[in-house]
Amino acid sequence: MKKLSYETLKEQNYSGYLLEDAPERVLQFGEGNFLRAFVDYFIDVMNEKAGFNSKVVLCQPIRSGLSDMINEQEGLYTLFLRGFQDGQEVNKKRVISCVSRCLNPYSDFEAVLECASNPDLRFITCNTTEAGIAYDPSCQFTDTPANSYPGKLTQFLYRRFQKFGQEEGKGFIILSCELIDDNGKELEKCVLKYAEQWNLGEDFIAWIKKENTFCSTLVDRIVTGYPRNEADAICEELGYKDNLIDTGEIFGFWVIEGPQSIKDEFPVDKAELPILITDNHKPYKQRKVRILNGAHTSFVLGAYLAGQDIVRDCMHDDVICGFMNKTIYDEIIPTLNLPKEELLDFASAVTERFKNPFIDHALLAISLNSTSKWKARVMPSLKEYIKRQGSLPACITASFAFYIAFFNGHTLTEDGLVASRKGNDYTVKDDKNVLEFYLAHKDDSVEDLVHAVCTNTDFWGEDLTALEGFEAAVCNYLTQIREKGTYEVMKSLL
Ligand SMILES: NC(=O)c1ccc[n+]([C@@H]2O[C@H](COP(=O)([O-])OP(=O)(O)OC[C@H]3O[C@@H](n4cnc5c(N)ncnc54)[C@H](O)[C@@H]3O)[C@@H](O)[C@H]2O)c1
Ligand SMILES: O=P(O)(O)OC[C@@H](O)[C@@H](O)[C@H](O)[C@H](O)CO
Repeated sequence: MKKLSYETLKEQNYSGYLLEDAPERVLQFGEGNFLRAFVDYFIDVMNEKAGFNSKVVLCQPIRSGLSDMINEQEGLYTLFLRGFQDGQEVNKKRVISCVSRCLNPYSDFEAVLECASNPDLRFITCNTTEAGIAYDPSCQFTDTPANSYPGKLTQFLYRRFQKFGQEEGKGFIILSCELIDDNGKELEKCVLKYAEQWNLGEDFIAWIKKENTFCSTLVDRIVTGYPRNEADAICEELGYKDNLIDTGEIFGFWVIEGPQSIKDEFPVDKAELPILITDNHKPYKQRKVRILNGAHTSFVLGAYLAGQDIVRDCMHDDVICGFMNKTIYDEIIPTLNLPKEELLDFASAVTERFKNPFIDHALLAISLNSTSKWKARVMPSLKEYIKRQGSLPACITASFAFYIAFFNGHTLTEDGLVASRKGNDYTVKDDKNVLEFYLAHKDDSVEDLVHAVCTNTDFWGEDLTALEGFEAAVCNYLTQIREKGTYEVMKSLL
């Protein structure tokens, strides 16, 4: 079978939208599934509907990645967005043609730096996971490339400054998509730190601040990536081999914090895209992280221990879905300040999104790094609920016991901490220090384990035993989990 290329599509008389040649106006750090199903999809639609006429040059942020595969397919890949829209099942296929090529800075960093000499380049987009926006002082200006993403970006911006530093309007609009708080501002802070550390000069620092706009953004779309189980059948139907098929839900929402003038250059309205440009992205972020991600993190670990494997099946189980809804409607929403109607609409859409018949969202995938996720996504609801109601939120408190039960593994391997569900092994994945902690406490009594977890200020940034009644309530739930399982605990809370 022929592989996907412009030539293959021509031979097939492909009649969908394609943009073979256009100036590279976007540099993107990150070539993963999420960016390709979200940012690059939006750019592709802007090209088609709003004359954006831009290609995206990708830069692989770490040593291993997809650059060869992407270049072999001339940047083309097939995206499937699937789910329900207005009560109808929808399966939208689109060949994305906005990507020109993918550069690997570890084999040819100069090729990346050369992009800085392209006068058309105007946007930088990125998603380098929660780990990517980090300041690593060991990075040097002379490294080819600096290992950290902000280090690479600083090297790139310096080349731009050298080339166009005297001209106005030649800096970048930088759209950061990482799921950390204030992603754009954090990225800017790291870049400025490198500029200082590397003595790149006051003029460069002034240019960074004046000519570049670092936007913090909130992203929302469930992206499930390459459909391993269906890929052969899909390629058969497409009539070409596509190693980069990407899949996700239809829902998508991008909130960009920045000046309205961005729209003059980034025609999101003209292309009728679900992209909001606003002076404050935080309420949207809070709504999404607390409700959607918070729901995931609070029910997924208990549901996994109850025998479930994917999100959709949980939505068809009255007990688990009931537990999740109770958590959202009774314990999370009352802690948020946005208009109630908006919160309820968002929450009800979340349940529908989780039921998406096309999305097999694995509970184990969501369980990755649950310690920091529980802290960022669930703990703020716990604390705000206590502050507002003067009592403990039962489901959220139980979810902490689910988290402990899930992490109560017995053997550390290269892959993670091995634990058992109903006699079968699964692997807990989290930072090494977290896994080592749980290994050291593997044989603790309920009381000792809960006490050790609650008082681990490295995990939570504070001592959770200071929350009145919390430790005792978690002990009670963990005891019940050990006696009758997470499912019965969820049931008892409905
Ligand atoms: N998949 C989703 O539904 C979804 C939705 C919203 C946000 N996200 C977030 O997007 C991120 C990427 O998800 P994905 O599905 O594209 O995964 P992926 O594995 O397909 O891609 C990961 C990308 O991150 C880069 N990367 C990995 N570790 C890095 C590091 N230490 N420093 C710099 N770059 C690094 C990789 O090079 C690659 O480009 C995740 O952090 C996820 O939380 C995912
Ligand atoms: O992607 P993670 O691992 O940060 O979190 C798991 C899910 O909560 C997450 O992927 C959501 O589905 C996504 O954030 C929806 O936009």
